[in-house]
Amino acid sequence: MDVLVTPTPKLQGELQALSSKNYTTRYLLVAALAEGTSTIYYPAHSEDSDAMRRCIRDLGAVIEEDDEKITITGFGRNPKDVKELDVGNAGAVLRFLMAIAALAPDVTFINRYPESLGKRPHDDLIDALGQIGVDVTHNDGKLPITIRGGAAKGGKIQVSGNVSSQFLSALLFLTPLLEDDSEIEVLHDLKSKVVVGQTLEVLTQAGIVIEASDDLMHYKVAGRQKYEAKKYVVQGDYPGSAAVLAAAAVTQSDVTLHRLEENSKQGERAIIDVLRMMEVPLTHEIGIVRVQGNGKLKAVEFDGDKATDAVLAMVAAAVFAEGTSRFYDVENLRYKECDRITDYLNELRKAGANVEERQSEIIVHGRPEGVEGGVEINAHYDHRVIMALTVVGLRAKQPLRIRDAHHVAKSYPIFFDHLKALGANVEWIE
Ligand SMILES: O=C(O)C1=C[C@@H](OP(=O)(O)O)[C@@H](O)[C@H](O)C1
Ligand SMILES: C=C(OP(=O)(O)O)C(=O)O
Repeated sequence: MDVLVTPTPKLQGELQALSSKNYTTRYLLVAALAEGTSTIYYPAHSEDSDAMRRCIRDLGAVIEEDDEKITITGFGRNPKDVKELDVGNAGAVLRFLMAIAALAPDVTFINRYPESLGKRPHDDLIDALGQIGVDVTHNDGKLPITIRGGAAKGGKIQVSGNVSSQFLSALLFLTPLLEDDSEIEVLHDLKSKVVVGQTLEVLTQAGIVIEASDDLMHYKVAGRQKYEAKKYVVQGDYPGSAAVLAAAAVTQSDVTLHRLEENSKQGERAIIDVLRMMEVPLTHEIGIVRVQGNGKLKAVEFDGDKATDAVLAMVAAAVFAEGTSRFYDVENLRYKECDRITDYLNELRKAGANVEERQSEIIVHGRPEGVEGGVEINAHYDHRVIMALTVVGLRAKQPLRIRDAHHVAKSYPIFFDHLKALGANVEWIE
């Protein structure tokens, strides 16, 4: 299904931010790894979080859910002997469960999105699992992937953090359950380092003890630990909200978003600082963000690795800023649902933006006068490309037709409902 985004000068209203995808996937996982019954309040509902629900159920977790909460009775360190798992297009879910599959005899992760997740590399995790005796069969580092665990015992592990932090997070979820103690050393750089803070926070909440160095490059993990069954509350989602806030920033607006904690460990919280640096009028108090956009934005320079999943929304805002913006240290955007540098900038150019790419940088020459629009956008299976191009479409001169915009459901199924509620001219079309 496509979405037609028609220029919209004004946005107004109040919304509850959706629930965090990254916390939901983590809480679902640690609840599954516990032996008792955990409760998660306000879990996210999206394709990625549903993928984690489906897979932990397949692995033996017992799940009950109502409108407010989900209760999960976990399988501890003894997942069911399942032959196949389908993670949809969810990278984090795949990587976390590739590690957990080391507790099972023989699991194959199927390839349902050959053009998206099917192209993403997992070599660094495959290599790390090999170091603790896990046998992995793969298609040149990509899906389909078969994990034969059983023999995994723990020990010294080196893992590269160059491509994704998810490989390290995956090992941090697995190693406490192994027979032997483990020591994990991160090689090279650690990309998206902030997200590892969310992993450690959730592990601590689940009663797991991990000794982490201050730079997050070394870990000592005792084996034979037990995940405790707990009660968790999912906070609001900054990456998805970043797109709504960017939409408010590029229009004449008065938009309020609730449930966005000031002291959240989500790096994408930086959307607030970046919009402030761009001189967008906003306030952020007691979890409530209010943007009163006047359509005027100033260019910005920002280390995008600190807020990986909000960079596309920030770039969309910069398209209309006065001056040249630069988002640096963003190379790992190339290994996401699509190449979020080359593919994304191609779509922005089609819409009329003036953008340049470097291997690890996005440069935006702002056009405060607006962009032309009037074209069809290829979504590249990427929810964040869809949301960012929607922001651009609101301030284009002609409508943008975003092809296959239903992929927004990977993280934010009600994104267009939310924008509509604020007065945006967005319509689903066949
Ligand atoms: O651990 C996680 O839940 C995530 C880590 C990040 O990925 P990378 O570490 O690959 O950048 C982020 O982009 C992704 O959306 C979710
Ligand atoms: C990249 C993302 O997710 P994942 O890596 O889990 O597919 C995302 O949500 O933007």
